[in-house]
Amino acid sequence: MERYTILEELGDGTCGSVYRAFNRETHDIVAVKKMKRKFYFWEECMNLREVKVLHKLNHPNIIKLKEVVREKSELFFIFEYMEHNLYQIMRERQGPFSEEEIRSFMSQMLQGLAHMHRNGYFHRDLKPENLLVTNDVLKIADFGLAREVSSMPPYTEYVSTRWYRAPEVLLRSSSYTPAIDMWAVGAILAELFTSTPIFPGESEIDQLHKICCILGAPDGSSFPEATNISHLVNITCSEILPANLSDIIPNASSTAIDLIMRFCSWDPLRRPTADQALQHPFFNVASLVPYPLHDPLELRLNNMGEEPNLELNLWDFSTEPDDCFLGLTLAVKPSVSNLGEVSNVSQGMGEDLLFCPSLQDHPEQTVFWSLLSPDQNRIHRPVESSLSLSFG
Ligand SMILES: Nc1ncnc2c1ncn2[C@@H]1O[C@H](COP(=O)(O)OP(=O)(O)OP(=O)(O)O)[C@@H](O)[C@H]1O
Repeated sequence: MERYTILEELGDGTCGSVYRAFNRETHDIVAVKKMKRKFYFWEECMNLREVKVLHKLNHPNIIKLKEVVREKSELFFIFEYMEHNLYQIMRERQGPFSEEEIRSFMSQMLQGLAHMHRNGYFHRDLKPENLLVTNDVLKIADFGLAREVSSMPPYTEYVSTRWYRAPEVLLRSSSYTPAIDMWAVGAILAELFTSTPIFPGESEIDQLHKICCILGAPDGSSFPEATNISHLVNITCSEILPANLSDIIPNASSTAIDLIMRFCSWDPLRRPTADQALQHPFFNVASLVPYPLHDPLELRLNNMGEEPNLELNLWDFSTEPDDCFLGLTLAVKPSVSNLGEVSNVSQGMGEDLLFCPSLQDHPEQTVFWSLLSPDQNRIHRPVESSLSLSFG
C-alpha cells in the first residue's frame, strides 16, 4: 500500500472506510476501501461477495475494482474513483432534477442492473449513496450484499437500507428474487423527482405502513405475503386506499408515474425487469443516452487511432472456462482501414476472420475477430455478437 497516498476520507460504511487516494506510480486518483475486519488468509478475501461479484461483472455502469491488497492482515479494495454519489448530489442541488437528467441516471442504472441480473447476481442494497456519479456517468457500487440468483434461500442475514427495502423482504419472504432491486429502483426514481425518500419508514412496521399509505393495501390473491400485513400494521388493510402518485410527485410526467407504479408493485412478479423497464415509454425519447452507454474513458479509447482498441482485463479470468468469455472487456472499432481477411479453413469450418496486420508485430498477441458474416456477393457486414479471440 506504500504506492498510495491517502488524501481524504470519503465515507465510513458498515464494512469499511473509503478514502480518496493517489497512486504514486500511475498518478491515478483512486478510491481505497479499507475493510474493518482483519483477514488472515487470501482465501477469505477471495471469497468475499464484493470480490467475487465484481470479478465477474464488467460494465460501464458498474464500479470497477482495480486491485485487492492484503497487507498485515488488513484488506484494501482499490476502486476507480467517482466524484459524487446520488445522495450528495440531491442534497447539494438547489432545485429538482429535470426529467431529462432523471432519464439519463435511470437508463444508466438500469443498464448496469440488467447486466448484473443477466449474469446471475442481484445487488440487494440499491440506494442513492451506492450510485456513484462522475461527469453525469453513473455507476453502481457497494456489492457487499450482492447475491447469486441461483444461491439457496433462506436469505437470513439481509440488512439492506430500510427505505429501499421491498415488501417481500419486510414480510420475511424466505426466498426473493432480483425483483427486490427493481423495487429499490422505483423508490429511487420517485426520490429523484422530489429529493425526498418516498417511503421513509422509521421501523420495519412503519416502513410497511408508509408503503400501504401510498400504494394502498395489497391484493392478497396476487401477492400471498400480503395476508401477513394486517397482523403487522396496526390498521385493517381494507381501510387503506392508494394515494394519487401524481399529487405526491407533481413534477413527474404521466409516463414517469406509470414507471414508478410498475416498479413499486406489491407483487414482485408484476415489476418489470431491468431490460423490460428500458423499453418503457419513459425512455422513448430522441435525446436518450445511447445504448450501450460508454463512459468517457471508453470513448477516449475508441477515438485514439486507426487500430482497434482492446482493453483486456486479464485478472478477470478464473480457472472456469466460461470466465474467459465473461471477463473480457473488449472495445473494437471495426471501421479501421488496415484490416485484412483470412479464411479459416482449418478443421473444415470455413469461417471468415478479420485481422489487423499491424498487430502481427507482437508475436505473443495475435488477435482475430470473427466479426464478418459473408453473404453470397462476398459483401461483408459486421456481426455484432460473434466474437472469438485467440492468443497465440
Ligand atoms: N469508488 C468510489 N469513489 C468515490 N466514493 C466512493 C467509492 N466507493 C465508495 N465511495 C463512498 O464511500 C461510501 C461508503 O462506501 P461503501 O458503500 O462501499 O461502503 P460500505 O462499508 O459497504 O457501506 P454501507 O454501510 O453503505 O454498506 C459510499 O457511500 C460512497 O460515498
